Amino acid sequence: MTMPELNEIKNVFDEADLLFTQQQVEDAITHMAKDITDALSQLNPVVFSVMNGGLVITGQLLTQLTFPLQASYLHATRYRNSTSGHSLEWKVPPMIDFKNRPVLIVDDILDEGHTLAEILEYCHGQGASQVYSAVLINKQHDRKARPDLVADFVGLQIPDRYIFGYGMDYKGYWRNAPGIYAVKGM
Ligand SMILES: O=P(O)(O)OC[C@H]1O[C@H](OP(=O)(O)OP(=O)(O)O)[C@H](O)[C@@H]1O
Ligand SMILES: Nc1nc2[nH]cnc2c(=O)[nH]1
Repeated sequence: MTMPELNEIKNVFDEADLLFTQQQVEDAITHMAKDITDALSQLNPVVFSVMNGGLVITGQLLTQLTFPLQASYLHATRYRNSTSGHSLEWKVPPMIDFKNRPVLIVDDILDEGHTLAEILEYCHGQGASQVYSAVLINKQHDRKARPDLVADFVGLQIPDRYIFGYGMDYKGYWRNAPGIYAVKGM
């Protein structure tokens, strides 16, 4: 990346609106961990992080889930092509067999929900006994893939803005930002 582009990346951080501080996000993750523990601690689940965005939230959740589980990842990325509709590219399918076992899918954000809907459907189709979902962020708008699509465990609600931080990127950058930031003007 050339210097002017890197300057843009730095400016986006400098000008962004901080929606939630690191402390607020950590409190939300702790709250999610308690709810997940209440629901799943006796069930021997398989926990899949959805790469790339799920990396940070999953890492922070896992050490607060002190019960037997197996942790792994899957990599699914949604094409953002305005003419061909919504489709998901599976880069790495789940590599732990979860037939007849409960699954927990962990992702950073539920926006329109096409990503999560397809992953949940896949897990049901592959024979999971139950499929749970956890997202750090739910974006509030009326464009959900299905009107009834909600995650079982949600950390924080945000308005309809483009955000980065805690795993979420701006042009591939700022997944490492220590809070939830909204891009100025988006
Ligand atoms: O609810 P949706 O509108 O389907 O969008 C949510 C998905 O979009 C992002 O992934 P993306 O495909 O950008 O890949 P990334 O995880 O590598 O950032 C995010 O991590 C979610 O998985
Ligand atoms: N970084 C980022 N990724 C997303 N994927 C879907 N919505 C968003 C968003 O607001 N920010």
